Amino acid sequence: MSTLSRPDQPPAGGPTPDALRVEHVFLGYPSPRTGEVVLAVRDLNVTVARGEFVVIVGPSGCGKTTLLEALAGLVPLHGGTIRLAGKALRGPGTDRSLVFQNASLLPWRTVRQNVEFSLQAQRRLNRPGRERVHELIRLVGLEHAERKYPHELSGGMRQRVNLARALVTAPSLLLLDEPFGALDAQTREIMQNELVRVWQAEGAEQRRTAIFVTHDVAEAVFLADRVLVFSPAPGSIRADIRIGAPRPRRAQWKRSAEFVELSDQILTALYGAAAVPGGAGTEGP
Ligand SMILES: Nc1ncnc2c1ncn2[C@@H]1O[C@H](COP(=O)(O)OP(=O)(O)OP(=O)(O)O)[C@@H](O)[C@H]1O
Repeated sequence: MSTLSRPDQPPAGGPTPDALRVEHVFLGYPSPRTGEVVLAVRDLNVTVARGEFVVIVGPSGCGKTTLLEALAGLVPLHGGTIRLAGKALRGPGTDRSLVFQNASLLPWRTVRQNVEFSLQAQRRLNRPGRERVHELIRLVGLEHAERKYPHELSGGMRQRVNLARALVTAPSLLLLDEPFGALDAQTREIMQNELVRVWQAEGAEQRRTAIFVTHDVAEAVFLADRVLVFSPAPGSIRADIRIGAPRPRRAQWKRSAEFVELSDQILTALYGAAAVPGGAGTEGP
């Protein structure tokens, strides 16, 4: 398995603080009518270990995107603290990258130039930077397309570029907001495998912490080390479900009893046991 160079990282080994600690966090937006803050997320508490792949699922409007934006430092906290590697978060930073559902590539730049962009903006497009760009383009399988422009790419290819672009600055926290939501089912499945392959390519010691939002329960089980199930708005954590299956996970695993059982646990936490075939028929919380 290839290992990407991480010149900006401290040497691996020894105890490290949790990658992410969210303590009593409240998020919300002022109502246009009254000006009072309407909560999107209420009293959220979660600790994420370095290198963990956490997937968030929850009903529409429960604050998943708002939380990712808060983690990216793009929206203010209305209470609580977010700590990254022990330090309180105070705004956007190069230690985090956000990938959205709709790839927003710069249309006048080629694949390579799009991936280079963040390094250029940070004046880090030196020789190791260029090597990293090349390595990432190869890793996401776009070596043959690096001179193409975004309009020449398929949806899946665009999201590969977005992934490479998000990883190029070597962020310690990768935030993904339904990145495959706009893709057809087959491409989506391919991209799920690709994401895990790319995420794992950096080796356990240097692996990025990933927070991935989806509406797709099967996608959540397939990708996650842990699935956080949010309550309806204002969102808080209703269930924290560990997915211990070893990686790499094969497509056949999706048809196993273990996979079905984990999916049922998530569905039950989301909608109550009545939503699950063979469930107890009782209403959820
Ligand atoms: N910029 C904004 N201004 C005001 N209210 C907002 C803004 N963005 C989101 N909200 C509100 O905050 C709440 C949470 O929205 P958010 O987009 O975080 O939910 P979500 O869980 O990501 O939803 P979905 O699954 O539908 O994408 C919703 O009630 C939404 O209307």
